[in-house]
Amino acid sequence: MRPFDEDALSAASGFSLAEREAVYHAIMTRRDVRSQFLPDPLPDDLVRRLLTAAHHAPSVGFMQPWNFILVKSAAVRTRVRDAFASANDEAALMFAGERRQAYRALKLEGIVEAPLGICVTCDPTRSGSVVLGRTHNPKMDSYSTVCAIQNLWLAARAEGVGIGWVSIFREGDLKSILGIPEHIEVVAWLCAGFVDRLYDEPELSVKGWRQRLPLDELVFYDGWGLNT
Ligand SMILES: Cc1cc2c(cc1C)N(C[C@H](O)[C@H](O)[C@H](O)COP(=O)(O)O)c1[nH]c(=O)[nH]c(=O)c1N2
Repeated sequence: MRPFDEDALSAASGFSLAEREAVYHAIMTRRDVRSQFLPDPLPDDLVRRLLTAAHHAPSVGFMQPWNFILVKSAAVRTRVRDAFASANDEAALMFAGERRQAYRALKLEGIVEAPLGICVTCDPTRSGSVVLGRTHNPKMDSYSTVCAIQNLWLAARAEGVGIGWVSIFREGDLKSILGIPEHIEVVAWLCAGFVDRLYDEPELSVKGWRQRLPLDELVFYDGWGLNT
């Protein structure tokens, strides 16, 4: 039987109540950051801690398919921002009417404002062509890379560092700007920098774009939709 009283739970998990609360605090207050970045550079040892958190993520077959390209150069970040702007113009046209105007009003990146860009990539060849756990679903290496990003994002939250994930790019543009080989997948451009405030709720929710769904509508028991 699993223990349920507080002391037994702490003993079993190795986490004190305060430590458990800290984990949930980081999860619940993590935000995607676009416009609140401070210009101060991130210390190298702090960046190293964030990358170490990322590097301890789970990965299919322990493949560790990720690479991290650290971009401090303002000139390179300006080129990346221009690639975003071009893709974003295309993206805006995919929404109709008032939705397009609402889309245009959103700020969806902080590429130049954030002092550090982190391009996270996935190398599908990292551990040979046959990978334990990836044999029937080749996307598993990308999923693993996303786990690394989430680790980094949560560690950053605890360090007072804001992260903004930008995905509005043509992949070829990023590859060409950063010299990324053809067989490598670009998974994310992360804007990273200190922040002194964060939204309490997702910015897209605050700005009326889309609201959080009720969890109970998303959970099924013993099969798709059987509890409705
Ligand atoms: C894969 C992926 C890709 C993107 C994002 C996230 C993820 C997971 N998000 C951030 C996204 O909008 C945000 O996570 C949600 O709106 C929820 O807000 P919080 O992250 O809780 O603040 C995001 N935000 C943005 O402004 N521009 C973007 O291009 C993207 N791209």
